[in-house]
Amino acid sequence: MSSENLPVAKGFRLALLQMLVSRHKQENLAHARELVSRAAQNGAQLVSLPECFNCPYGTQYFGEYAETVPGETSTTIAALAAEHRITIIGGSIPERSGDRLFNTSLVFGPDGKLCGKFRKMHLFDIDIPGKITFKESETLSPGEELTDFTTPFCKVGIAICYDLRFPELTRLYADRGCHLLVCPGAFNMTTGPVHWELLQRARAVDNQMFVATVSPARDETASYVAWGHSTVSSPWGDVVAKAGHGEEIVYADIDLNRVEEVRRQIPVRIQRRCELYHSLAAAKPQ
Ligand SMILES: NC(=O)CC(=O)C(=O)O
Repeated sequence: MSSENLPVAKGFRLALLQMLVSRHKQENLAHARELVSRAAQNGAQLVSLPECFNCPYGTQYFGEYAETVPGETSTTIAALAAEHRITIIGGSIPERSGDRLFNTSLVFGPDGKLCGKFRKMHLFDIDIPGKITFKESETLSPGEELTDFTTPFCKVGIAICYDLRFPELTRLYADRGCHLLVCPGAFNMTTGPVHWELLQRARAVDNQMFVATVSPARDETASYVAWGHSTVSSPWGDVVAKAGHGEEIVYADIDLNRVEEVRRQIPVRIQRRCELYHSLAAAKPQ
């Protein structure tokens, strides 16, 4: 992009919709419509839904709820974006493509057109005996592509939940010029208390960028109980907005000057010694 086409606005209002997700897709879509409208009325210009907002989170549900793109859910979100003239990150949905399923985030711009499609790159396969065993790879395939998109405010990168544990991914987005990472995610009652905020603040401070995470609201009756606590962390690594665990919209007025300010003050991005790291990694241990 040439410099005259670079986004110029230095701030915008972000809204994270920590929505309570039910087993009824139609109910979820109607609820998403309500929350998006409320956020837009309150001045949000970029809005994100949570991971799996049209279906309960669980490998037993993905096949039943999966849709092609375009499909019912993507059409609904596209229409909402156009109606309110905002950008919507459609959390994620189970996507069917041929005989494969993906956990996919779709992004629609203020013209209602698809401007990004990210498929969860790192599948959530973990086993913590007596606590939680989960294997997304039983039903899902991993994505292979980065997805960033340009808004009038800044470039935004997308990751989904478990992807946040892989610092390489966020670094790639930062290197591509993203000043904000949005990560729809549903951590759980075992990993959430310790890892959720820690990971996003780490990604924010490592890359000196804003990081926003968007969880479904906690539902104690669900088979997978989400941690909640959707959060916005600043390039300094502090939390600038955070939800509790119930249904809530989190608003944050993002000041993009903060990215340049922190990067100027602590210039780690230009002090990296990448060539040295590569040669050290390639060297045989003594
Ligand atoms: N649900 C996820 O993808 C990730 C998660 O809960 C965790 O990493 O912990």
